[in-house]
Amino acid sequence: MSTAAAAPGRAPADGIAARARGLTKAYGSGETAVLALDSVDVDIARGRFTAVMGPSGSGKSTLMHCLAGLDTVSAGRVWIGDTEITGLKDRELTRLRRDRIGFMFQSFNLIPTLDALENITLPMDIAGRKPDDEWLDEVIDTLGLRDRLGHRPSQLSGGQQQRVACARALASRPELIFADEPTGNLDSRAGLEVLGFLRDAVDSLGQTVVMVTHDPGAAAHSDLVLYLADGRIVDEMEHPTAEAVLERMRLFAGGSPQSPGLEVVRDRFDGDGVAVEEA
Ligand SMILES: Nc1ncnc2c1ncn2[C@@H]1O[C@H](COP(=O)(O)OP(=O)(O)OP(=O)(O)O)[C@@H](O)[C@H]1O
Repeated sequence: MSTAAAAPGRAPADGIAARARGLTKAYGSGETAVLALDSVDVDIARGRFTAVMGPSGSGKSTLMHCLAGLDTVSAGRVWIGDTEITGLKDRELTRLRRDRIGFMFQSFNLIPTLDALENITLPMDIAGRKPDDEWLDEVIDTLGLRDRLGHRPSQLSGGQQQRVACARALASRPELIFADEPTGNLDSRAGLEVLGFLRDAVDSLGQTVVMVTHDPGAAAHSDLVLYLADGRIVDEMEHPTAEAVLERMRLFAGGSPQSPGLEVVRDRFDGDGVAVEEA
C-alpha cells in the first residue's frame, strides 16, 4: 500500500521528506528468519506530523530505523528527500543522519557528563557547525529550558530531559525528526508537553516529524496515522482523535484474532482506557 502523509484541509505538503519503495527487512535466516518489514511503500510528506502505530512486533521501530538509515534493508529502496540512502557507505550515512535528521528516543539518550546546552548543541559540535544563535534561542525558549541550560541530565526531571532531547533534535533544523516512543518514559502531563512541542514544531516551524507510538492519545497529535501489522502498512487515518485511533486498533484486533501481537493491543487499549484518557 502506498500512502502519503498529506492531510486534506491543510496546505498541500511541500514535497516528500522520506520515501520507501518495496522496503523489506528480514532478521536472521532459515527457519528462524523474521520478516520485520514486507515490501513497504510509504511517502512521508514534508511539514507534517506522521504517527506510526501497530501491535508489538509489527515492525514500527524497524520501519523508523530503515527510513532513518539506522539499519540496513534486505531489499527495496529508501530516500531522504532526493537522496537515496540505500547503498550509501557507512560514513556517508553517518554524515547524512548527523546533518539532516534529528532523533528522539524513549530513553532520551542524553550524555550524562554534559549539561543541557552542551547536549543540545552536541550534534552540531560534532559536525563542526556553528549553531544559528537566534534559532537556538527560540528553540530553548519555546521548550522552556532557559533556566536549565547549565544542568546535567541527572539534575533534570524526565520531562525536562525529553525537552532537552527535543531541543537537540530541533536545534540543527533537520529535514526530519524521527521520534521512537518519545513519551514512553514520561507521565501523562510531561508527555503531553513534549507532544505539544512537536506539534508546534510542525505547525509553526514547518518541521517534519515521524513518531512511533503505542499510545492513541499521542497519535492524536499527529496529522496522519499509519497502521502497521505483520510488517505491512495496512491502514491509515487522517486527522486522528484518540477515540478513533483506539476504535481502529480494536477493529484490527477483532478483525484478525489470529494475527500475532494483537492480544497485546487488546490488553493495552481495551482495558481501563488509561491511554485514551491521558490524551
Ligand atoms: N535485531 C533483531 N533481530 C531479530 N529480530 C528482530 C530484531 N529487531 C526486530 N526484530 C523482530 O522484527 C519484528 C519487528 O520488530 P520491531 O521492533 O520493528 O517491532 P515494533 O512494532 O517496533 O515492536 P514494539 O512495539 O514491541 O517495539 C519483531 O518480530 C521483532 O522480534
